[in-house]
Amino acid sequence: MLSLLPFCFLEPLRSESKLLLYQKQTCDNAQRLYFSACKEKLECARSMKFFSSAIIAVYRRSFSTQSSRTTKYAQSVYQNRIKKETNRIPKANKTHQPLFEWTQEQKNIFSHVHRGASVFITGSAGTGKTVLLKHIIDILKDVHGKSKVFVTASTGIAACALQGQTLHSFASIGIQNADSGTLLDKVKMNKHACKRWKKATALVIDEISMISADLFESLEYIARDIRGSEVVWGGMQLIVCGDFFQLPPVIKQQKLSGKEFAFEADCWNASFDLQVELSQVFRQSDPRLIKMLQGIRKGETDAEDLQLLEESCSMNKQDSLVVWLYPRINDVEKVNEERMKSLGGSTVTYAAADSGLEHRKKQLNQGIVPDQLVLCVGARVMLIMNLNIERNLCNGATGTVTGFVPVEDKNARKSDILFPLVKFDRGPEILIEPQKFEIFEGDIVVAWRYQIPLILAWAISIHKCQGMTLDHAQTDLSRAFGYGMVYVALSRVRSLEGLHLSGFTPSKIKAHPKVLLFYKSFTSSNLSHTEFSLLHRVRK
Ligand SMILES: Nc1ncnc2c1ncn2[C@@H]1O[C@H](COP(=O)(O)OP(=O)(O)OP(=O)(O)O)[C@@H](O)[C@H]1O
Repeated sequence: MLSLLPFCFLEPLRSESKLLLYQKQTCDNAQRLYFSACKEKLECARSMKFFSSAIIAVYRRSFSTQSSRTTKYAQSVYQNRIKKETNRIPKANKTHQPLFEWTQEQKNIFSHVHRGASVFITGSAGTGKTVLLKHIIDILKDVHGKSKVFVTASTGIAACALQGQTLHSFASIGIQNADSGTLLDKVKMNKHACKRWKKATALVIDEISMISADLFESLEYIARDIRGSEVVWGGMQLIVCGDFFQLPPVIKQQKLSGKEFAFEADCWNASFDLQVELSQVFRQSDPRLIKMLQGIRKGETDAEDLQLLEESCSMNKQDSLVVWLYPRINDVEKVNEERMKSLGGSTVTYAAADSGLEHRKKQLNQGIVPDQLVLCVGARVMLIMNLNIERNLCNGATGTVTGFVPVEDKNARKSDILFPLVKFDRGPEILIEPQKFEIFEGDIVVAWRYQIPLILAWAISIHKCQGMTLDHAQTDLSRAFGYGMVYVALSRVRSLEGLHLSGFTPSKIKAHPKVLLFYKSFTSSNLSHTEFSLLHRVRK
């Protein structure tokens, strides 16, 4: 019942009429959208006569009985420290215009995409794959028209970051493993899915390292069949991005074919006009760190790299600014809960307001945006969307909750609805308002969630941190399992000073032999980075 009421209150609501007042009050755009998204749910709750009990359920002081402390604190913060206009953040930055100049290598890729080439883009962590992909999506939308470009990723988190959908949901193949024929039959039974497959003229797939060879082959087969074309991928322009040295596909049952990675698919080479490896690392600037990370990526560390790793272990410290990275989500939840309890303050619960197509709303829970966010003063948090890159308010920025501020109406009257005030480690202290997180299908928004764009950040999982840039990260190498995990964790930081390790075990640094082979042949057979020539796509 709790999720039916996506508001937060520090004081319990006394009557239904008071709640209605909050909905009617004039507020800024983000708040108004949040309220209107909530309204539907509130009406539902009211009609189910759960209204008052649910309200009380929302009003939770989970770990403390000091009920008025945060309220008073928030009010004093409000009166003394908030300069409303200057501290209020601008609306989320939705354009993909970067603050830097594209390199020649990046520009070459854009020109090939513009000319209709299907491209596989790879490169180590921090080479700018994600920012490049965002710009490519803009190009594709210009060239093909918005409604014909479908943006997907292997994971919900990566899909949300690109405002796309998971590859599975685009394809409508469900999550069960099955052979190509069975999957094709499944798609054919779904007329919306068939329409989507026919309509798409460009398909983007991010985080390809987590897509299996079998799935890649099945999707290519489905594309040709449904689109009635013998051309590879039924003639769609395909843009695939990822680093096979990062997290691999989850394969529950070893296949007889023995294939694991997408690059082992029979149709892999035929799928692309161009396969390119980005060479310039931007996230880190220290050559020693870049060399060490390259060594870890390929499982080929030398004595100098190992020494640097050991030094990072001796710098191990319990700094409040450090984000702990864990391989398992249970450890993450345990640490965040314990740290929250240790603060002992009153908590404020933000329940997300979801809307859209019922079967698409499920994907909202696969993303990074929490269904419920519990905060208190002193909580370490991380921003999960770009709000203002110029002010360092970008995805992955960490900070501390310093208070809660009541929302004001147009007459400057304070309400009981509170938004958190956060002091960012490398940025300003700002009020964080709810934001809209959308799931697209082509150019149509099929589901959306309003939520405060924060997660707790004393600890996060290595799977969640893939794609992030962090200032300080600590990880226990002895707990890592599987290929790519150590590399993903360590490559998040910008500098050696930000790297804190424990449980250093050289044997955990390993690269998959198949991936090593792929990249060895890849670099030797690939086109030079500066001289691209468009190859003819092999037709089946
Ligand atoms: N041409 C460029 N000049 C300067 N900085 C750049 C350039 N291209 C990308 N960057 C910066 O590099 C950083 C890393 O980029 P990004 O997160 O896209 O890398 P990535 O390859 O996707 O990493 P990961 O594999 O870890 O997800 C970002 O801060 C981005 O702004």
